[in-house]
Amino acid sequence: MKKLTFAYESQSDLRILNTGHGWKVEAPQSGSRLEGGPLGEDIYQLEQFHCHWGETSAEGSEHTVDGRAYAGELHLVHWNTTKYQSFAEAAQHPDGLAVLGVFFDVGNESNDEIEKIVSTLSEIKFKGQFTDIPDVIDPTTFLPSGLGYWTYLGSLTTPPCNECVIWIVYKEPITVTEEQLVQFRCLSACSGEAEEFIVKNYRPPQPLGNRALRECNA
Ligand SMILES: Cc1ccc(O)c(S)c1
Ligand SMILES: [Zn+2]
Repeated sequence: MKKLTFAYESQSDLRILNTGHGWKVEAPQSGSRLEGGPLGEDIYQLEQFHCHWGETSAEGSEHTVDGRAYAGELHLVHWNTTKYQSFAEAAQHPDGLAVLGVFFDVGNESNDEIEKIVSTLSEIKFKGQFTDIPDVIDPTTFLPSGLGYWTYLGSLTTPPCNECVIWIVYKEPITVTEEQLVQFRCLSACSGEAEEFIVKNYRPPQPLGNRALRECNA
C-alpha cells in the first residue's frame, strides 16, 4: 500500500454534543485530507470524531488485538469527497467512509488533548446538550507517534451498521487516565432529570469472517 498521509486544520470553537450514546465533536474540515494507504486514489475529509469506552478499563475498544481489548477507542470519521457529494451519500457505499481508530491505554499521565474534551463534559451532561470547545483542537495530536496500522473493509459500529467503512486501526495506543474515562462514564443517555449514565458504548467485536486484514508498519 502507498503511505497513508493526512493533513488537518487546527480549529477552535468546535461543537461537542451528547448524542445519548456518548460525546461527538462535529469537525467538518473541507481543508482536511486523508489519502493513500488503503484509500486508493480517493481523498477523504474529516467529518467528526467521537469515542467508545467500557464500564471498566478492561474493556471499551471496538477492536481487539489477539483477543485483547483496550480501555477505549477514539474514532476519527472521514468521508470520500472524491466520489460522493455528501457524508450521507458516502455512507451508502463500501468505500464511502474511512475511520481512523486509536486505542486508549490507561496510564498516570493525563492526555492534554483528551482533557480539552473532558473539560466540556459537565456542560453536556444530558442527551441533546451541546457546547463549543474553547481550546484549539488539532486532530493530529490524537494520533500515536508510531503510525503502523491494520486495515480492513468493515462497517459502522452503531445501527444501521452500514458496511461502508475502510477501517484503519493504529497499532500503538495513546494514553489517557482512569479519571478521564470516569468523566466519559458520567454522561447521561437521557435528556431529562432521570440519570442513566453512559457507562459503556462499545460494540463487541464481530467475527472477521472472510474479510482480508492488511497491515502497514509505517
Ligand atoms: C459515522 C459513525 C457514527 C458512529 C460511530 O460509532 C462510528 S464508528 C461512525
Ligand atoms: Zn465509532
